[in-house]
This record gives sequence, structure tokens and C-alpha cells, in this order.
Amino acid sequence: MNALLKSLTEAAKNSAATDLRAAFAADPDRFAKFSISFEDLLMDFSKTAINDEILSLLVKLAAETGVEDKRAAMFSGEKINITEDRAVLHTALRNRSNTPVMVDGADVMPDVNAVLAAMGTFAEGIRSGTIKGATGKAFTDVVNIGIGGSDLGPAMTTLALAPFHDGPKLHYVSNVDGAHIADTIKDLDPATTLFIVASKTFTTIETMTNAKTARTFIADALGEEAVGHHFCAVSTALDKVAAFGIEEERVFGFWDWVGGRYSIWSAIGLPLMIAIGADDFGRFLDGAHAMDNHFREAPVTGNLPFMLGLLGYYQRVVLGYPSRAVIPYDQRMSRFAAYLQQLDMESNGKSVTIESEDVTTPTGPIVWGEPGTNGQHAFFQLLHQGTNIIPIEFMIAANGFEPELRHQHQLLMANCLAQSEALMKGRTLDEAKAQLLAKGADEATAAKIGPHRVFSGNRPSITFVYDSLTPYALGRMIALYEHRVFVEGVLFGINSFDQWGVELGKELATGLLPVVSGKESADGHDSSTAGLVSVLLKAAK
Ligand SMILES: O=P(O)(O)OC[C@H]1O[C@](O)(CO)[C@@H](O)[C@@H]1O
Repeated sequence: MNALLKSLTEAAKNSAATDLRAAFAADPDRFAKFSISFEDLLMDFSKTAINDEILSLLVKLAAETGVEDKRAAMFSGEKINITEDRAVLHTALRNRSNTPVMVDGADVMPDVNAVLAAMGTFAEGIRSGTIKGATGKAFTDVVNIGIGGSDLGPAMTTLALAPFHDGPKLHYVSNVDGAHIADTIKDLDPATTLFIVASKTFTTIETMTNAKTARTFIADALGEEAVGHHFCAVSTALDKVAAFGIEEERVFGFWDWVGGRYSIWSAIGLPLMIAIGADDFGRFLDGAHAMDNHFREAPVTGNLPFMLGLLGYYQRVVLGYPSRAVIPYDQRMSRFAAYLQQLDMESNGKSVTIESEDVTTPTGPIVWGEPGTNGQHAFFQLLHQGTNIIPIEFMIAANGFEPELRHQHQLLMANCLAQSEALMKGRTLDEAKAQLLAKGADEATAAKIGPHRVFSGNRPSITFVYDSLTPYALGRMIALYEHRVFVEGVLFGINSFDQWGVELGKELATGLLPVVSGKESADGHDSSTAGLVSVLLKAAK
């Protein structure tokens, strides 16, 4: 084991901070000491098992692992995605300072700016009604067809920024399950519906299948010649888009140095831009760019993505927690955890190091979550009293967008803070018994029921507080999590930017399609797969 990791493990064992209640009691400045801010965004990590010694060991580990050099390599366009021989430059898509970013000797910024401008013209044309459908009607509904990074980013952000949504209605179709597109289009008027086919590769079976269904929907209702008016596409594979029949001026490109899960800043963000307008989309990019600059410039201990990554690594590798929950106290962030699942788990769910050897430490955790307060009435029981410790990342805005419902926002804030306090403090057996006695229970009942009402406490959480969920704040938050994933990936020693783990299932599905269609036998498949095929075929109508 690496010497620093050994010291960290020792420090974690000896740490007074692992008794959080005692740590807070001993140090009234713990919050001030272990919270950092960037602009109006505060990250409080005082309720994690951290102390000065652990913090300084983590900072040393980051230095020893070369996180800062790797960060510079990413921003400068080096091909750090070694298994695909690609640069990793989602940061160039929001490079609002417009300084040159070189890939293979050429500055990518002129192309980035040109696509952004073309998106703006198209989005504003759709919003204002100057770009119309085949029958001369303005578009009232826009359906994005994509999956993974070509769906989760725009879908999550459109929901999150609902107060800024003043364009046509947005719909998202991702699943190959015909139910998804059928339910989505059933109440739509083809004459006023625009489809965006979003696929980096333009080969993804779910997206191509749904796109064909959508094409039939338009062609059947309005005629074949209407298709061009009702479709546009977003892709890096411009030749394949042309073969699908979408006109060139309706295709918005991006580049192989943009990973699917990092693509919301590219033309994949077109549906969001149509929803909120080009100006607010620009503010969304501004927020991410501000976080990029903070990540590049702030010293490690005051650097939000760096610290979030170090804490994540500490909780995963040193403390061994296999999962973490992200709980935004914001209903509009209800798809944020799903978005982070792809960002984090597709990036860091790896078992091989960048040197092509087996990893020797755990890598990315299981990421999950739901908004508060809903989660409190579902899985929080396990978070408080279950046998696993699951670190939580809470987020809460100081202001909602419903001033007339301020009292509801106050309840939301109170609940968010109450959860992290309860997780940290817990309730001792003596306290539980005393409460029962105070409520009139007798000693025997207090002894029997008391243990059920004990909370061990000492359960870690990080809380983010920000002014309000504007496009700028959302862009900044997503970029924070992107860079956190990067920091953790470097510490794990893996390549965070490929996703070979999704390939095998895709290959097998292709092979199984003729089998479940009854065209080929299941011979050669294992008995479970063959048995399931036979049950499905027998029941098929
Ligand atoms: O945009 P595409 O090429 O259709 O891919 C969709 C998604 O599929 C994946 O390759 C995983 O299957 C993701 O990485 C990607 O975001």
C-alpha cells in the first residue's frame, strides 16, 4: 500500500473527528474551518470525518498523484483519454474567455463559437415562430430523441430551470421501449412538433429506432416532404445524419473530444437553449466557465472540486463506503442524481488503471439520490439507522422562485438542515429513554423501546448552499461535479473518459434480437437465457 494511503488509514482510525459530535463540541470553529466558498456557493464539509491531519495528508496525496499536472493536461487539450486517443475538452465548449484551445495543432474555439451561434439562430427562430413547420404553423412542442448523455443533460437541466422556460414545450424520449415515444407523441400535433435527433455517434439503436418511429409519425400525418421541416439533428457523425435525410443546415455538430456525459455544453444543449433562450443558455455556460477558472486557479484547500474529490476519495477508499447519496432539497433537481449516475459511474466505474493493470483500491462509488423532502419519507430510515454508512451530499438554495410560498421554502430549508444535524448528532440511549420518560412512559417501556429510538449519529454529510438555482448556478454546480469526478479518477489512477463497460451488453442484445423475434434458435446461449427466451416467446401474442 502506498505510504500516504497507509498514513491516511492510520489517521482515520485515530481521528477524533470520526466522533463528529465530540469534534463539534470541542471546536466551536469547526464550521468555519471546514467550509469553503466560491461566489455565493458554499460547501460545508465540517460534518464529515475530517481533521487537520487528514486534510493535510489528502492534500499531499493529491500532490503526489499529480492531480494538478493532469488538470493542466486536460485543459490544454492533451489526449488524456488514452484508450480512445482523444482529448477531453468539454471545458472548451464553455470557454467564455475565448482563449485558443489547441487540438492537433488547431484552435477549436472558432468551430465552437460557430456552432453556438448557429444553435442560437435556430433556437431563437423556433422560439419566435419565424422557423415554422411544413404547414406554416409555429412549433409548440419540441421532442428530443436521445439517450444517456444525449438525453440526461438536457432533460435534467430543462426541469431544473423551469422558472426560466419561456419557449415551446419540451419532451424527452430515450427508452427503446415503444411506450416512451407512444406516450409522448399521443397528444402532440404533428404540424406543430419539432423532433431533435441527438446522438453523438448516430448509431445508438434506441435513438435510431425512436427517430424512425417519429419520422413515420410526421410522414403519415403531413407527407414525406414535411419530414425535413420537422427534424433537426445533433451529432459528431455528420455523414450518418445526412444518410438519415436531415438537411445540412439543420445539423448541429460537435467533436470527438466531447464525451457523451460531458456534452450538455455542446449542441446537445440545443433543447435547453430552445426552452430558456440563447442568453440564459449563455449564462449557463458562464457559470460552468467560472467553476473551470476556480478549479484551475484556487489553492487546493479552498478549491471546491478539488476538496469534493479528495473527500469523495477519502470516503470511498480510506473509509470504504461503497455508495453516496446526492439529495437536492429542490424538486426541480429531481433528475440531478440520475444525471450524476452517468457522469460519475460511467466515468469512474472502472477496474483497470491507466497503466492497464488491475486496480488495487476501490474506484467510483454507487451514486444515487432523490430530492428532499421526499426521500425523508422513503429511504432516510436506512440512512439514519441502517447498518451501512452512506455519505450524503445535500444541496439547498437560500431562495426559491415562489416568493408567495416563502413559508414552504422555510420548511424545505429547515428539513435539509435538520437531516444533516440528525445524521451527525444522532440520539443516545440515555436521551431516547429520557424522552420516553418525559412523555409519560414507565421505566420498563423506556428500556424496551429506547434502543429502537437510538440514532448512532456520526453519519457524514456535505451541504451545498447557494443563492438560487439560476442558469449560472446550475452550470457552476454541474461543472463542480464534473471536476470532482476528474479529481477522483486521477486519484484512483484510472481513465475516467472511456466507457467500454457498456459495450458487451450492446453486442449481446444485437445477437439476441433475432432470437427473441423467433427467427433464430437460442442454441448456444446459457440455459437461463434460453429458458427466458422460451417463456417470452410462448407468452408473446
Ligand atoms: O450520443 P450517443 O452516441 O447516441 O450515445 C448515447 C450514450 O450511450 C453511451 O455510449 C453508453 O451506452 C453513453 O456514453 C452515451 O452518452
